[in-house]
Amino acid sequence: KIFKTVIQDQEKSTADIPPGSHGFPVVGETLQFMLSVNSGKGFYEFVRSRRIRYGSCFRTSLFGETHVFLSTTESARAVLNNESGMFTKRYIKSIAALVGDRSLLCASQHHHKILRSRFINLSLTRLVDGSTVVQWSCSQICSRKPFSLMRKVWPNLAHFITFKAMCKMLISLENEEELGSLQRDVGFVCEAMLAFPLNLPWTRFHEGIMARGRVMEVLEKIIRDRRNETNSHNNNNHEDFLQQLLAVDSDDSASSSDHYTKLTDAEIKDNILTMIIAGQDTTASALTWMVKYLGENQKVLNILIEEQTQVAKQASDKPFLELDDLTEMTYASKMVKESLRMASVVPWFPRLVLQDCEREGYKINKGWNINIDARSIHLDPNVYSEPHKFNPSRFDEEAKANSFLPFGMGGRTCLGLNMAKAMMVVFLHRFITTYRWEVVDGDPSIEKWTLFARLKSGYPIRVSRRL
Ligand code: HEM
Repeated sequence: KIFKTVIQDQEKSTADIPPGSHGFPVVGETLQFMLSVNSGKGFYEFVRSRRIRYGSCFRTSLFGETHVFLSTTESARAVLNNESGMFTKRYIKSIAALVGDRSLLCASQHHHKILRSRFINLSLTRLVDGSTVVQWSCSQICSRKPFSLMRKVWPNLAHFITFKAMCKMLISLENEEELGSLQRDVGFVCEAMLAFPLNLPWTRFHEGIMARGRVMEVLEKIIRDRRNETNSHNNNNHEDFLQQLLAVDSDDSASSSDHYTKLTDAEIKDNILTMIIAGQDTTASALTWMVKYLGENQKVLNILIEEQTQVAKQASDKPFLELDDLTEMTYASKMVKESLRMASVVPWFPRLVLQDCEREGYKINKGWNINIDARSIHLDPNVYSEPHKFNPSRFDEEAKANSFLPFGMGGRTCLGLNMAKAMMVVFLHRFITTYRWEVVDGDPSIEKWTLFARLKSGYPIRVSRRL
């Protein structure tokens, strides 16, 4: 009888919470998750297999916490727009130690709003300069050996191009040596974000903390030099993101306004590091997937070659494309959108639940983590017809509401989305109009232990100049 009561109680208490498995005591399903992270199918496989087994809402237990995954457009709208105020980003102490606790990734809701209002113009800042760097870097791809040079899209093309372009747009850093050491240090910080947060001299986490210190020193020096330049009226006309922040802070009319809070140097430094981290691997992964999709879809490539050759002709009297030229690239921008949909570089968006609530008919408890599974929405046949077919023309029509989420949605939408799209479309133009390429290794295995899904092989291609 006691046994029957226990079973009934369990049934009663689990009837209204999402289906799924708690896994083993204490560790939950952490081991299965780690196996996915460490497999050639990538960490999303853990979510995908459960989405198939349990449906559009399921729960699991990872690292001692309950996680719920949701994959309907309605849940995406409710959670990401957060009109109810019931969801927030979780503060993770080890991430704050790496990106800085003034970073908008770690700020309280109130502080985040203030920071975001100051950074929102980022999307409009010096895109032209960034695009120029992308174009210049692309033209260097095989400048030394014009015929059949083997290159890995990741990191040779994608990583270096995006890093350079972002450093130009954010802080006007162009010196190759300084760029190289900054990129190495940012790499250590990114690796530490995935490591166990143990700060002892031989750990990866410690290496990341030390690298963060060096990045802060570089940024401090750049800010100091800028201020000295301004004070000595030796202004070098920097038109980057940093200059924009410093200029507004020294503008008396802006800083005397009621709603204005001057940014501290710590806020500026932490958030420039945040931008680089948030923008680098995401954009470079997206570029790599885009080259892969291009290689697999000859028809799409032919249409693009036609459009881009036309754009190149129209812009032939200019050294570099300008923003006006980008608006002519209608098929290329659909190509970028379709690549972002198919790749879903950031596959899900986590939030912390602040109040007990209900979603998709299930009870969600305060303190749980709720994850919007964007990848699943992007590949849902009820949302996108033939979702596994690569078809840029599907964007001839507007996507359904709340269904196109590569950059998230709501108050946490990606701050670099215009920058990322510009880098992708400009890369596409230069790459297609300047080079031919053939794929050397098309292995679809996913790299282990990365924050964003990318190809293990780095997608090596043999590049030669178009005649
Ligand atoms: C293809 C490239 C990119 C993709 C796919 C991407 C994707 C995303 C997504 C999905 C989010 C929201 C995550 C969430 O809601 O939890 C996000 C946030 C963010 N992204 Fe991007 N991103 C890209 C490029 C960039 C670039 C180039 C920058 C900066 C230069 C950048 C800066 C940021 C920042 C600062 C946030 C945090 C915004 C906040 O919390 O308010 N991203 N990104």
